[in-house]
Amino acid sequence: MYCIPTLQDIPELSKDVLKSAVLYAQNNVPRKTYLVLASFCGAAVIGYLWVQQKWKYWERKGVPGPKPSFKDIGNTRSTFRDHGTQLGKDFPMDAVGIYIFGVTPALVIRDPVIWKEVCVKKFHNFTTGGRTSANYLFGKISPDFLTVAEGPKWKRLRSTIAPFFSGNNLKEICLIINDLFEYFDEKFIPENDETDVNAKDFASNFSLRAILASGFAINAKENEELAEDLYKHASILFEVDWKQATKSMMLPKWLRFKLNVTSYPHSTDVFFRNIISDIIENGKKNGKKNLITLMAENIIDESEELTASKGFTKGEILAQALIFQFAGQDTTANVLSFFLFALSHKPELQDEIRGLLEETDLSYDGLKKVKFLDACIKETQRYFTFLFFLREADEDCEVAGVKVEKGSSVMFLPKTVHRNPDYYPNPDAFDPHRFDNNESNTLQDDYWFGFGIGPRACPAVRWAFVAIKIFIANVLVKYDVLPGENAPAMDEVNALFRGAKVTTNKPMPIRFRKRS
Ligand code: HEM
Repeated sequence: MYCIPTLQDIPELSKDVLKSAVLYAQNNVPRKTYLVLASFCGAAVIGYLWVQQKWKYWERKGVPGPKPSFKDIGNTRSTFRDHGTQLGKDFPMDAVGIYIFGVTPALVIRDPVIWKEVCVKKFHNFTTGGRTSANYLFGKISPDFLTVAEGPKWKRLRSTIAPFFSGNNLKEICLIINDLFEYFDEKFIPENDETDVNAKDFASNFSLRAILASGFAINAKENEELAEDLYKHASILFEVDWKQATKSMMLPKWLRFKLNVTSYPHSTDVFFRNIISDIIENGKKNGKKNLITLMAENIIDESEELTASKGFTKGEILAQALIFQFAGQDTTANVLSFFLFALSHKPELQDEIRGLLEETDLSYDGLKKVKFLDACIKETQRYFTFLFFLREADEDCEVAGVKVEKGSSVMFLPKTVHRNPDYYPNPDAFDPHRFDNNESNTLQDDYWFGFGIGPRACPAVRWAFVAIKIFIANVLVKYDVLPGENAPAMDEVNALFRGAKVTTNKPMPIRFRKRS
């Protein structure tokens, strides 16, 4: 129990000091300062009471959950720190009430079957991942992003994008990524096999270039200057100034759009607008397939925005080009870096993959046959789970026996399934063979959530598998991957969320040794 000290509790000397301080303040501090101080204290008390009231939400509903605190920003830090592992141990029920990002109530679903129901059967109740202020960091273009769009607009964008990742298109894109590997190898894989490379930085460098090469068909081997410019501007997109972003998130959405407050500089906006216009104009002529030219084949006029069932306006093409980088760069880099790190600890796994690669070439069709690589990607995403899922209720409904009110969130932390012996025997062992005969099942798997599930699942899953397979296959043919100096063991590494990106609690140094 807390108690407020009385004057009697204060020793004589301190009383004298206190009296002198009050006297000094009375004589020297202007009246205005008192008023400001009093208002500040008043606002703090009102804020404190408001937060305490908000934190009664789950208690009022009778839903169990951990106690929130200011230090924990509700229950945010403790939940994300271990991806809900401790939460699951403390509250082993189907649904648990927590507060994320401060005071937002979120119902954490622990049963994968119930989560699947939310994403698929109850999709009409949960059509978005949430309508938070952070969705609009990119300014007035943000509502055009596939990740943010809603209703018929989202359906139109999504159904137009889906065929881009067909086998035929991926075959061409595969050639671009194979070319990119050659360039990347020359520039970024150190000659010296005793040089440590940070797996995440290394993978981020490749994944952004691979998305840009596929998206814009700009081949670094042919046009290095333009490719590097593109890389520079795309990297700027990720250098979100969070102080600036937090300030802009405080402005109402309409004002942000009116002033077009974005998290990246105007020059980057202009660069992308110009390059996309150029590709739309010239892409048709040079016939090279890339995501922009594919979108440009489906161009519609702004007047058709509300009526068309397929196609993009010019503005929407720019939006998708940016969101592909944002949604795809860090995610792909995470899987790639964890995969490389796992390989560095498992030379026998490298040999097994090499053995399979000897029987094929590194083309799209060739790699398609190496299903074990798909299994390795799935196992990497299971073992090093780094994602969580959110859905916002569009109307009042019921989930896991709890009434979920319109506007509130439901959440799923897949690590609680991925590392759970009820679903995966011996879950702490890294064993890609657990996916034998189930290598390519990625969006329907009952207990694997690497790319989400249901209509909002990742549209680029096939691209991601192809890009990762090409990269790993090329690396393993040429190099042995080794752990760097003081590399942590695999089970010492955990994914952590930092702003819009994922990092790890410990760096993952690796090395490359050229094979003879
Ligand atoms: C290994 C790499 C990737 C992983 C692990 C990944 C994972 C995911 C996940 C988990 C979701 C959300 C699913 C949900 O909420 O249920 C998602 C959505 C999305 N991803 Fe990916 N992704 C990857 C690569 C990419 C790439 C390369 C692109 C673009 C070229 C991309 C574009 C998107 C988009 C646009 C959405 C939003 C879809 C919508 O709201 O309709 N992703 N991704």
